Amino acid sequence: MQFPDGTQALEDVSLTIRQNEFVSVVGPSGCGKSTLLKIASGLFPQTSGIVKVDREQLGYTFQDATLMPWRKVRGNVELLMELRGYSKAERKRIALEQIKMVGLDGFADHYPKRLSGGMRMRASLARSLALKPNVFMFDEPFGALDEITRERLNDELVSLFMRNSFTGLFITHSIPEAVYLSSKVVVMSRRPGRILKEFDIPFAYPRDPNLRFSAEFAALCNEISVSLRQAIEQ
Ligand SMILES: Nc1ncnc2c1ncn2[C@@H]1O[C@H](COP(=O)(O)OP(=O)(O)OP(=O)(O)O)[C@@H](O)[C@H]1O
Repeated sequence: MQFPDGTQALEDVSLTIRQNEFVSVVGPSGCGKSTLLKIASGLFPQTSGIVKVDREQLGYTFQDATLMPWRKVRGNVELLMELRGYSKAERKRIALEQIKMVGLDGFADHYPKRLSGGMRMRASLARSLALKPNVFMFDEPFGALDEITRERLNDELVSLFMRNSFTGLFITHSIPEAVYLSSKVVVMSRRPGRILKEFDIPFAYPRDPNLRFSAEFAALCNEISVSLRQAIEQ
């Protein structure tokens, strides 16, 4: 991927994600992770190479929750369904179902400004989940949250992944988050981003929250951290 100003963002990236895999990408700041996600989701086209993604039912969450402040939670969750022409009754039914699923029961009639950052992100997840995505892309959705809220949302995302069975592509700066969520973690090089290394994550789903305190988890995080440090220093 080369931007019009000549910035070479990605080079020789080769990545295969199978159905129902959950793949996280970590890499130095500015290495091209968001660019990779935007190309994969079709937000903009690559300048060379081939990208094949089943985008028929694509979910996407951004770094911030991107809710409309003048719409209540339910109105926000209904937004994408509205754009797709779902009937009013169907929108309402699905929105209330998803609001419950992400743990926002009782907040359907609240405006975003009355929600915490974690709750806003849950509403944003509910909005994407309403379309039943079979491919779901996440651009560092929990980066701005405190550690405890982030871990809780990671637990919830794993259970959403179990219940909804989508294919996930997740960008993060947090190695523990990547390992906890994923079946595979990919380390990218500095810009122009290349895939330096892929790590298969051997832990079974659903993930036990205590996994985070196990020696195996720590050892794997450490291995990925060494690889990331090499990527930064290269
Ligand atoms: N529209 C654009 N035009 C020119 N350069 C761009 C454009 N968008 C991104 N870039 C550059 O491409 C590179 C990759 O950006 P990208 O946002 O994909 O990195 P990232 O790995 O997601 O960064 P971070 O971890 O800091 O979020 C950066 O050097 C960025 O400045």
